[in-house]
Amino acid sequence: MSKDGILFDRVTFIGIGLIGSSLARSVKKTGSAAHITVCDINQAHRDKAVELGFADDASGDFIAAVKDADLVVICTPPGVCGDAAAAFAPGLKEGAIVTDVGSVKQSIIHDVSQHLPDGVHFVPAHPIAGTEHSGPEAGFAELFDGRWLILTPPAGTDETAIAKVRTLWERAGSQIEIMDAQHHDMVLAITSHLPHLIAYTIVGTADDLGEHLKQEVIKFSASGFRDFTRIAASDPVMWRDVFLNNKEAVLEILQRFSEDLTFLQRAIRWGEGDKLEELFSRTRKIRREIIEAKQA
Ligand SMILES: NC(=O)c1ccc[n+]([C@@H]2O[C@H](COP(=O)([O-])OP(=O)(O)OC[C@H]3O[C@@H](n4cnc5c(N)ncnc54)[C@H](O)[C@@H]3O)[C@@H](O)[C@H]2O)c1
Ligand SMILES: O=C(O)C(=O)C[C@]1(C(=O)O)C=C[C@H](O)C=C1
Repeated sequence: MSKDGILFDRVTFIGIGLIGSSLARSVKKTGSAAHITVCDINQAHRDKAVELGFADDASGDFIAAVKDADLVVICTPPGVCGDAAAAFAPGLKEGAIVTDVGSVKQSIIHDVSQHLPDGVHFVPAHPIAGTEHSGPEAGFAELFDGRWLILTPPAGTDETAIAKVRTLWERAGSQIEIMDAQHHDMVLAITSHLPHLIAYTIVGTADDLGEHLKQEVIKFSASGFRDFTRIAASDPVMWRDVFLNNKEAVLEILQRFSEDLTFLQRAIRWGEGDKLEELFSRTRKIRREIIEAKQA
């Protein structure tokens, strides 16, 4: 498939926040679409997308927004992808490709697929890149450069549709991996969802401390805590939806985590320094491996 030039005549983004606007900027920059339309329930976001120049037009009408679209990219919070699909599905043309960027895959596949008419191809996707910021002004075209993009197409998904979505992301600089949706949800539960839950917990614990101590937590914030506050500043709606929609995998990983935490608690209580040192050496090695894989 061609690595430059127009890949889709018309692309429509449903939801134009951090991820939607980053991909729209990349699509504009690489010339992958002749025309970009955005649809968002927030009028200020629609206006901003046109003002910033990565959208050619904007609409609050879901059906009108996808009319003649060759590709529709759902970039809403995970919990409303199905509602959005229900709203735009009647406007889709035969042969259109629908994709998404949601952080959970099984629930979105379930919620979206049921609304799509025959003859429309759904290629679920998830970029492993983001920030703690939200909205169309927070996006940037380079966000996906050198990052992984996971595709989770159900068995039988049209191969040409998969290849076109793959090319779109390759042009954004992503490396592509194809994975089963259930496996995706388990892997992301450990690499992304649990870290966010831990960050929310730590910062919440600090916040629950008395007012006096809280001031000191902010004043003397050490870099470890500071790093957690960045993650804990992530979008509350998106992350509420992630935990509610990847419940099983998150609860399973959380159980394993609590057991490991209890192990550390015991090691500290009984002065078992060898156990602490052995674990901390293993985890330091993982950090080095992530740096070597250029994912730090
Ligand atoms: N933030 C990240 O780090 C990150 C990384 C990878 C994937 N994702 C996924 O990307 C998706 C979008 O996240 P984001 O960070 O861009 O969020 P965001 O809050 O920046 O943007 C979401 C946009 O969707 C709009 N919206 C909300 N409900 C809508 C609806 N029913 N119909 C149309 N528009 C609606 C909002 O107005 C907003 O403009 C989520 O599914 C998330 O799981 C996020
Ligand atoms: O860098 C960040 O701020 C992120 O949290 C990005 C991050 C993650 O790495 O966990 C968050 C959610 C995703 O779906 C993908 C990426």
